[in-house]
Amino acid sequence: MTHLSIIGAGKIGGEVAYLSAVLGIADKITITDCNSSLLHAQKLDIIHTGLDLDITTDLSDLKNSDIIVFTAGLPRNPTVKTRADLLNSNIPVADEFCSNINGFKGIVINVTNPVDALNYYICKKAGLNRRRCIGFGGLVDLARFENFLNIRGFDSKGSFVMGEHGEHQVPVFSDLLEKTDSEIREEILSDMKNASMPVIKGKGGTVFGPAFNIIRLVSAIKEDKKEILPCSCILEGEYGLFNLSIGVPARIGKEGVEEIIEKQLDDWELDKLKEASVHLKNLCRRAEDAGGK
Ligand SMILES: NC(=O)c1ccc[n+]([C@@H]2O[C@H](COP(=O)([O-])OP(=O)(O)OC[C@H]3O[C@@H](n4cnc5c(N)ncnc54)[C@H](O)[C@@H]3O)[C@@H](O)[C@H]2O)c1
Ligand SMILES: O=C(O)C[C@H](O)C(=O)O
Repeated sequence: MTHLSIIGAGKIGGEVAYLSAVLGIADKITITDCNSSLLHAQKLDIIHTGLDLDITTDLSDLKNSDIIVFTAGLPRNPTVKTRADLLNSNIPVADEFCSNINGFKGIVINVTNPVDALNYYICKKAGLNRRRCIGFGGLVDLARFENFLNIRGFDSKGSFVMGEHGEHQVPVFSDLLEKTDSEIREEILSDMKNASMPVIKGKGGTVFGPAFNIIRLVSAIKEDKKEILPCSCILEGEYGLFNLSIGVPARIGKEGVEEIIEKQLDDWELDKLKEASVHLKNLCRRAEDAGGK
């Protein structure tokens, strides 16, 4: 029996709720949103699939969920340059969420941007175990990385993505079969940073790529797969880093982040990881200051 809750019934939350229903990921689904007419419409639309599902919109059900996917808050539009620019808008949304999950013992997957800083913020504010707080973004970054490698004729086997789900992504090239120089690495990194904007411009937001990969993450937890996936995790000394959430390889199972793998990186990757960690430490401090904690 898996009870999945989805906070935010907008583009990404709605798609995750729909996919969870049709793929049979959860026996019970709770969806919530401050926009009650949207919430009602999303619930009805899922009921109209005809699937035999227990679906609720009751906030008091959140605490009893096994997994909560947090997707509420403002998304980027073409005038918002970076995901980090959403921090101040989405802190109050995260605060409201935390106040609704007092005593929650399950796993939170944070999707709302900026993913890394809000994962850290929600974990601290709600007093959760760091192993039960996962920032989502690395899986869709990895799918984009693989695509940019493939269209250039590289075999993407061995590819991975670390760092920020944002401007400071760290694509890991050193495990690829072929060698890559810094020129091609920078070119691919630049493509990765810009990958979502044509989707946002063309259809108002990214949906299929992230939603499919959120379902992969939820399945890894539900089925205790122990898969190593790129996830934003709160570090306490791994990679020599503290007091931040950042994308790393994480073994994901029914307890959440069951292990953080310390990958061997080359000098280019280590430099990028250092830049990402400086940026994210700063963003996590800004989140704490903005939230008054
Ligand atoms: N990590 C990723 O890979 C990824 C992918 C896509 C979107 N996102 C992020 O997810 C978030 C949502 O994106 P979207 O495209 O679904 O946006 P959206 O505007 O379609 O949906 C957001 C929903 O949140 C609701 N909401 C706002 N404040 C709320 C509150 N206080 N309580 C409850 N509900 C509230 C809104 O009513 C809206 O329905 C954004 O921050 C976006 O940047 C992240
Ligand atoms: O790019 C965005 O703002 C949305 C999301 O983080 C994505 O990568 O698809």
